[in-house]
Amino acid sequence: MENTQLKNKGTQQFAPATWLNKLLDFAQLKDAGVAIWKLPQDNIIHILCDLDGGSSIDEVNLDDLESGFILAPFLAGTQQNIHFKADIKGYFELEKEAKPNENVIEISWENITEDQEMEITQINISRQPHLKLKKYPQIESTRKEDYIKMVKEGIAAISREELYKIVPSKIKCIPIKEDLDIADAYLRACNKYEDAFVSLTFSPKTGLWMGASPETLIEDKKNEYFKTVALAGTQAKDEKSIANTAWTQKEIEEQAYVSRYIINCFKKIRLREYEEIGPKTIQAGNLLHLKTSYKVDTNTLNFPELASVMLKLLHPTSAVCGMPKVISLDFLKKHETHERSYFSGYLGPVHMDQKSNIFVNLRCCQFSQDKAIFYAGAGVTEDSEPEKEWQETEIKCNVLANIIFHD
Ligand SMILES: C=C(O[C@@H]1C=C(C(=O)O)C=C[C@H]1O)C(=O)O
Repeated sequence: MENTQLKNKGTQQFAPATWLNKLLDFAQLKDAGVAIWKLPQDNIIHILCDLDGGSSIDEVNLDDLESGFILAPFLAGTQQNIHFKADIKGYFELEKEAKPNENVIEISWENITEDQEMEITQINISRQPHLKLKKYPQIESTRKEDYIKMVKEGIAAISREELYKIVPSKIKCIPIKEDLDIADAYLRACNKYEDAFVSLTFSPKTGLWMGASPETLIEDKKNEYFKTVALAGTQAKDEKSIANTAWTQKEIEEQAYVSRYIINCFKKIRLREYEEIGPKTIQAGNLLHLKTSYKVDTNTLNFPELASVMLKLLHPTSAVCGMPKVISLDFLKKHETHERSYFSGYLGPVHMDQKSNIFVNLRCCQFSQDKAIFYAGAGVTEDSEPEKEWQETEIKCNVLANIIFHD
């Protein structure tokens, strides 16, 4: 007889990377969906598995979603919005500086049957490649000259006053070896990017994605607060302290467009009571950005659907799309030759312990059978220098590429 007894204390011990690789294999074997994530400034790795592979949602209404994990593309219609419910749920603590393949751990299961745990633990991950991913032969790296041309066309459209800002993106493909240890790379990214939302998601519908995002789209704690941020402007971190970082007019303006966009979203719903902090310089890996934070006290505000409404209004923000939104989307549809897929979409846990933490899917890559596909964009304004924007996208791709291929 099937043993469906629920358990909450793990009995099996493996190294953290082994656990995660087994989980990915389990998900693939079962056509299930799995989301693994770590919140900024936290060392808890959360695990969630939807045994039905996640459900497609035409339109995301945050309020209607059950507790789980959401994954949405940049453009609705190109890929599906996918929601994972929490059939299996657990977590473990990532020890600082611990090697992902050493020091065995137990997983603290919140929701799993003994059979399921047994099945996961018995998976043999030694065969290579242990994951069978799709090949995407049609996806190729964006050529530098094509990206530069697109940036120049953006600048020209801004000079003609059709746009204020545009965020052209590119893709960069790097071949991967069959024996690449994806969970090990993921856990090293978790260790390195303490301030990021570091995620690893897999489902038959979405494929395998990894990300280390610095950008909150929505943080919502029921009846307490709602938060969002305007993040833009990028420079490489050098030896100067953050307090001594200087920003050019171009970067200040670029970020101010995002702030203005968020304030306009608040205006649309006649929300006047919000706290605005910044812009401040923040560090995201080896990069610095300008960030303004917005916080609404939802304890006193009688507006329970605020997060749901704001999610629809905000995405995609002018941090990843441009300003004005509709004209920018047209520009990107016309000039970008690749699909953004889930890059610059959003993802994160929803309604978990009364909280939703949704992030913009940045500094991310998708894995295919033979290559990792990195995505990055850069905010272009009238004063942009195309070569510098290209360099910025290179550095952004390297946030994960350096971890996956070097460290
Ligand atoms: C588009 C990306 O990042 C966004 C664009 C930024 C910019 O243009 O300076 C900075 C942070 C993000 O809001 C990306 O990482 O690919």
